[in-house]
Amino acid sequence: MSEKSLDSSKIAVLGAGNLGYAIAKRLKESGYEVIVTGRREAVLESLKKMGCRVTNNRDAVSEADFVIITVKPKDLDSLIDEIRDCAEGKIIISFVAMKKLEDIRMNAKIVRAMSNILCEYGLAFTAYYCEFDDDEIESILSKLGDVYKAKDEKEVDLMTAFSGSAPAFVAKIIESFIYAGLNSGLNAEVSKKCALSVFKATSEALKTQSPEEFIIKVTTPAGTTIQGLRKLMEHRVDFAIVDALQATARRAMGS
Ligand SMILES: NC(=O)C1=CN([C@@H]2O[C@H](COP(=O)(O)OP(=O)(O)OC[C@H]3O[C@@H](n4cnc5c(N)ncnc54)[C@H](O)[C@@H]3O)[C@@H](O)[C@H]2O)C=CC1
Ligand SMILES: O=C(O)[C@@H]1CCC=N1
Repeated sequence: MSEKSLDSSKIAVLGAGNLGYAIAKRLKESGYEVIVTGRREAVLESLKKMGCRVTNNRDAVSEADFVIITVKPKDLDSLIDEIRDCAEGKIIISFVAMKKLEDIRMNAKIVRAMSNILCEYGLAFTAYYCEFDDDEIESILSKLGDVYKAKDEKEVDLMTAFSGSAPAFVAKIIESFIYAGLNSGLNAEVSKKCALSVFKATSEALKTQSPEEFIIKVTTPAGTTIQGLRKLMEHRVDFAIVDALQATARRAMGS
């Protein structure tokens, strides 16, 4: 699975948990030399088996060309205090939600980024913002999937909802499809397989047409689909989704 990269940059991932594991695994598979730190033994052991080097935060930062931070927001300040004097001049990419550039005060080049857990498969949508130029940042982030250079920091905060949290919302909707299948007498395995197929293929189809055009093609006048669409409208599913993303974005912006 390992694809050879010409890149010789060393990347440190500080705080290998859910997101850090996914990023470290993907970057390792993409050919980078990856150094990881963390507190979850099973995660560290698994990354070690893939060829990542496990060490402490200060060694990782001293050795690396790029430092990725994936600790929880509550753990960021103490991590910054710990690495401050070895981070001088390094490029630090923070994926920590709700923490602004001004919260990451170090004598280093700081990048704000937001991605999602799908980076494990190279299928994430990653937004980043920084106030300096460095082509390699985009090159590293592109290994995680699609990349978007944000116009300002606010866009990165918004992406916490639209990229970071969104896979959980999609999984919640797919879970409801599975319950609906069970409720109608389909078994869970068949319901899940069908739901995954429909979500994947619909995403593909919508690359070249608008959702509206697509819905009209599927919906026969006085047929079956319109009955389901009426129920979705009755339950105001569109409002529920807008509300969910807005509430998430508000929290990401600090309220
Ligand atoms: N989980 C997700 O899908 C996403 C998470 N994020 C952001 O990524 C960050 C991490 O989230 P998760 O991976 O879910 O959290 P997590 O809790 O699974 O991972 C963080 C890891 O950092 C470790 N840690 C804490 N302090 C440390 C320190 N000083 N040195 C080394 N390791 C330390 C913890 O033990 C933990 O294992 C958060 O700031 C979150 O906002 C962003 C987008 C998506
Ligand atoms: O729930 C959270 O706060 C983090 C940020 C985006 C996804 N997980």
